[in-house]
Order: sequence, then C-alpha cells, then structure tokens
Amino acid sequence: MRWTKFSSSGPVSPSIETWPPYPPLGETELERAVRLEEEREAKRISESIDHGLELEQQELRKRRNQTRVLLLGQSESGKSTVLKNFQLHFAPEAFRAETEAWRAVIHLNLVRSVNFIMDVLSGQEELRQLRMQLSPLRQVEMMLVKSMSASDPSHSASVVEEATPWFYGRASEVLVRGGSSWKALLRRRKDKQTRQTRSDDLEVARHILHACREDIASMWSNSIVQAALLEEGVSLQEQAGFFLDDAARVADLDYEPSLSDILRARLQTIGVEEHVMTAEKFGEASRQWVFYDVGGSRGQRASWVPFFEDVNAILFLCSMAAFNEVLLEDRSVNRLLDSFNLWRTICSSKLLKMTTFVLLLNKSDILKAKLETGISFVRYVKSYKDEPNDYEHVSEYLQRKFIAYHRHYSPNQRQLHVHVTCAIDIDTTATVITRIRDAIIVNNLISSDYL
Ligand SMILES: Nc1nc2c(ncn2[C@@H]2O[C@H](COP(=O)(O)OP(=O)(O)OP(=O)(O)O)[C@@H](O)[C@H]2O)c(=O)[nH]1
Ligand SMILES: [Mg+2]
Repeated sequence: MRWTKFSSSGPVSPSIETWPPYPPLGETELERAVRLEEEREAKRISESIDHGLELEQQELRKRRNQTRVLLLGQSESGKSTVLKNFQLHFAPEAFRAETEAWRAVIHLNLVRSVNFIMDVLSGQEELRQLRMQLSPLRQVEMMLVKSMSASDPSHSASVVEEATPWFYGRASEVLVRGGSSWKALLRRRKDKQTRQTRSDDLEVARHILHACREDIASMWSNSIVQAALLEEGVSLQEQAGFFLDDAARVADLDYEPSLSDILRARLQTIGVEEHVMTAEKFGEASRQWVFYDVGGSRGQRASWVPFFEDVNAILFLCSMAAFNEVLLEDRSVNRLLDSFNLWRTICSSKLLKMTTFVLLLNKSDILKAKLETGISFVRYVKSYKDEPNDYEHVSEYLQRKFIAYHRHYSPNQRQLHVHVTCAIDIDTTATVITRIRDAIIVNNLISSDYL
C-alpha cells in the first residue's frame, strides 16, 4: 500500500495509485475532520499489520535456524541427565560455568540423605551421640533450600519442595519448577546487590558441612546404621543423588564437582524447562538447539502435549533398570509397564507423525548390576518366558519390544533410532549424542526437501 500526501491547498491531479482518494468536492469542515480521522485509523491498522508480518518473518527466519527437541519419559528415566550430556557436548563452556550451582544441588542431595537416615533411625538410642553431632545439617538443608528457592519471589516457598514422602524408604527429592532455580542461582551470583547475602548463606552451609564431614563418613560406615537401614528395607545406594560414599570429598571446603558428580546429581524437573544452546563447535555457530526438558511424573504429563506440534524430534527415555520398581506416584504400577504404555501413546500421536523419533534405553549399568545380583527379570515381565536372565538377552528383548510397539502404533511408517545408554557415562554417551545430532539434522533436511 502507498500513501500519497496531498497539498493542504487542495487536491492535485489524481493517479490510479493514489490513496487515500481525493476529498469530495464541497466537503464541509466536519466531514473533512471525520475523513481525516478515518484515514489516520486505516493507516494505523495497516502499519500494525505490516509490523505483525515482519515479526512473523523474523520468527520464521529464526526457526529455520533452530532445531527443537522434546525429551520425554517417566520420572527418573534420565531426561535431565541426557540433557546435561547435550550441554556438555554442544556448549561445554556454558555447562562448566554452571558448576557452582551444581555444587549446591550435590550438597543438598548429600545432606538430605544424612537427614533422612537420622529420621529413619530416630528411635535408636545407640546413635544418640551421632544424631547430635549431625544435627547442624538440618540447618544446612534449610539454608540450601532457601538459597535455591529464593530465586523466584513469585513462588519462593514452592520452588523447592518435598517431592517424595520419606516413608517410601527414600530420601525426599529436590524439585525444580520450569524456570529452573539452579540457573537463577547462578544469575544471582552475578547480581551485585544480592550476591553478598546469598553467598554468605552458601558459604556458611559449606563450612558447617565441612565441619561435619568426618561424622558423616563415620555414620555411613557405622555397622549399627547399616544393619538398621537393612532392617528398615532402605537401600540408599540405589537411589538418585547418592553421594554418601563420597561424603568426605563432597563435603570438603575446596570441593569442586567433577563432571561425573554433576551427571549424578538429582534435581527433579517440574513443568517444562526450555534450554537454548548454540553449538560452540562444529562450525555451525548460527544453529540453535532448543531442548524442552519435562517433568516425567504422572501429574506432569498433561503439560507435554502443547509441545508436540512444534518440535523436530522427540527423545524418549526409558530406564531399563525399572523392571522391578513401581511408580512413586502410584505404587500399584510397575515402572517398566508404565514406560510401555507411555511409549504406545507417544507412538500413536498424530501430532508427532512427522517428528524424528529417538528411543534411549537408559540405565544399562543398573540393569546389568541388577541381573548380575540374580534379580529375575521374568518374575516382573511374564512375557519374557524362558530366555536367559542376562544383560545381553534382556536388553535385546527390550529393544525388540519397543521397536514392535513403535511399528504397530505409529500412524505412518517412520524411522526409529534406538540407542542403549548409560547417561552418567560421558564418553559412551558422547558417541550416542553425535549420532542423534546427525540423525536429527538429516531428517530435518529431508522433511524440508533439501535432500
Ligand atoms: N546409574 C545411572 N544413573 C543414571 C543414569 N541416567 C540417569 N541417572 C541418574 O538418575 C537420576 C534421575 O535422572 P534424571 O535425569 O534427573 O531423571 P528425569 O527423567 O529428568 O526425571 P524427572 O525430572 O523427575 O522427570 C539422576 O540422579 C541421574 O544421575 C544411568 O544411565 N545410570
Ligand atoms: Mg528431569
């Protein structure tokens, strides 16, 4: 549309492109005022439409350079851990810059394990002295929780919550709402006004933890404690965020989390977290990867669907080690069965028809360890029949089963990329990540007709 100014002294010769049309002859003052107002309004609307179109174009240009990946799977399947591996691979410097925040999470994991044990063994008279020595850790837990939850004043009380009732034989978890408090923890470090108060809190917590480190180590190696935990049916070694074997190192004042520690740290995701990464290597600096990391527990799953329409790939995680476990949110449901059901639902989604599918059968290390200790797979998965109870056969069986579900339930023929993973093993996961990256890029090119 072209706007032509005309002289205030009166109309000039009209052209076919002239807009708005010339004023009618004999126009009164009032009619002129009304006409000018209408023209101004039309111009305003036109400009706002042009602006909207320009924004759409910008968004389109941006999206062409973006690969969007949705991580799905039940709680504790390893979604956030795989995401950490992607961060480490795509943007290692940005990932290492977060070490400080992960230290607080690891400290909280450790302190919660200790406080949990003290709660479970609260009736043991012989441990009275130990309980007193370790009692300052209650305060440390509160300080760490406060430091992490204070990131968002809008829901400061609820950012970090008790996720698991302790009577399930598990230490309670730390959970994070979308908006990720640990990142905010970092941001606040850079904020001069709040840095002092917050780092004071974290520093005090670190000092108390350091002072208690020998007591923690001796509590953990105490035979009365171990016997009592066994009697209560509590096995912390098998639980996420377990750092008691490393207590002396983790609680040391100079402790710097290793990459392996960061991968083992547990922070439950609530809601959907968006992580934007620009590849620091591979010579594709302009390409952005956007990962959506979702909370996997049942109550969280409704929030996944809005993302289905808009992603290039889904990474579905299943913990192979979950065959003899139940969901924390519904203890009548076997976790592997829950994963099968979830997978079937995801495969049959019409919204995901054109999406690249990647399946990660995770926690291979724990599966192996469980089978080696003689836990029977067929006892929990009847359809396994009389195949050998070893890692090779069980993991192959699981691959076959997931592939068959995918073939049967997908609305169209689609390639499925399957990988067996141990997401806390940086080296083997790096190879898998490269393969996933390449598969997603190739599929994107095919679907945009570049190949
Ligand atoms: N041993 C072992 N531990 C793993 C593996 N993958 C993840 N973990 C650990 O399992 C715990 C749970 O992993 P997360 O990545 O937090 O699980 P998630 O799927 O994001 O869970 P939600 O956020 O609750 O949905 C973490 O403490 C990880 O360190 C694995 O392959 N082997
Ligand atoms: Mg998570």
